[in-house]
Amino acid sequence: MKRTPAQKPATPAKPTTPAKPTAARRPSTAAKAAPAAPAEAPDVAAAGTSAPAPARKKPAAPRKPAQRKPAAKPTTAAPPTTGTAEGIETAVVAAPPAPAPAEEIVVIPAIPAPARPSAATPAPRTPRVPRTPRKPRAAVSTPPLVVRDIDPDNIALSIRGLVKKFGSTTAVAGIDIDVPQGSFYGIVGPNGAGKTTTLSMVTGLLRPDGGTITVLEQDVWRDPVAAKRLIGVLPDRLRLFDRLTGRQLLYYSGTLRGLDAATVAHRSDDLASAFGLEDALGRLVSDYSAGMTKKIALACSMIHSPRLLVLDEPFESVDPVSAANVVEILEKYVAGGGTVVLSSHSMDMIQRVCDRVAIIVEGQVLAKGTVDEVRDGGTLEQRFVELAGGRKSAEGMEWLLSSSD
Ligand SMILES: Nc1ncnc2c1ncn2[C@@H]1O[C@H](COP(=O)(O)OP(=O)(O)OP(=O)(O)O)[C@@H](O)[C@H]1O
Repeated sequence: MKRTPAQKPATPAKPTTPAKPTAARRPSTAAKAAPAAPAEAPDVAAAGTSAPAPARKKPAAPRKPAQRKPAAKPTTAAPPTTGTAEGIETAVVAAPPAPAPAEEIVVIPAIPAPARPSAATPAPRTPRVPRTPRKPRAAVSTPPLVVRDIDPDNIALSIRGLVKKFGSTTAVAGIDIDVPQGSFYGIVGPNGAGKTTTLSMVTGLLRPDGGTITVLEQDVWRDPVAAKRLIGVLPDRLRLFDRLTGRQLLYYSGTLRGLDAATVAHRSDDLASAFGLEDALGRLVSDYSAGMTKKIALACSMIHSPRLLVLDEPFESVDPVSAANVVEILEKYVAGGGTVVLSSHSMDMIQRVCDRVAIIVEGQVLAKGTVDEVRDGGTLEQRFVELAGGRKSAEGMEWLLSSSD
């Protein structure tokens, strides 16, 4: 390439002679003039602002992308990613730390051009960017709706094309969800998204306008009796026979499910102990607190050892210690082959507890998959807020700050 006078280095530098950096040094020629010494590469990367090694004093000039040489060194290419959050983590963890071959130095600093030091000011060198291999861009792009294949022979709950309208309101607008057996599946969505309507149809409490629901190969609406035997339900806005004591309510739930009295008594004791309700079993449920009511209802939903538990807001009103107990019980249940589908507004809880999640907005599933796939490297809450349309502004509420006296 023809070199113009302006491109020549101000000071002819010998490549092998150490020299202090100067403000007048023209970075654009450095890369070509001086092959860097491999042994010094780690020092620069680690020290950041310390005196640079002689052969690499000149920062690589801002280059056009076409001038980079990423393909020239196949052994330094970033590892392939899967396009999932796990893939990203793998790429970061597996990325080789320094030392990197010195030739990479001319490739890596693809950062905006540093401000030119003025001739009057002795310019401190701009700290180098740590020489971490760049992540492939594709790995951080917005993911598509995640639908990872699930083994069709291992599905506890299959929802297909589910639709429900209330007058002119479409509460559920064509939902497809597959819940694998032995999974902890979270359903999240903003208020009015259609979660309760969906779960009510799944458990045979509300007839769908369209679509099918299959629980372990039993069609919920063609053969509701067979399907309901397999399901335990904690409904929203639950109405219990609260003039019964806790023990009576458990007895009623167990015998309604066909259990004999001895089995019900035995399981009632176990459940009361697990939920911390031993002392409350003799009291009327109407006298229970909201959290205790939730727990006795949860116990009732489990007494017949269902294969699928469908829980609408199981942690609502439940204190943190009791919630941890409930989680432990559910985790044991899942470890034993049971399947849990729950709705919750606690993103933190869902992220910690569930292995899969679906985000429903306006009656449609906007994302589903493993929790890691859906959250895509951020938190589930961030993903939820993003898909739910972001947060609402409090603008226009200034009147709230002024007294109306
Ligand atoms: N029985 C009903 N009659 C009329 N509209 C209903 C009925 N039940 C639900 N809806 C409407 O259907 C939509 C979905 O309600 P749903 O209760 O399923 O939402 P959700 O996701 O469970 O909300 P939340 O998180 O507030 O509990 C809402 O617009 C609601 O007003």
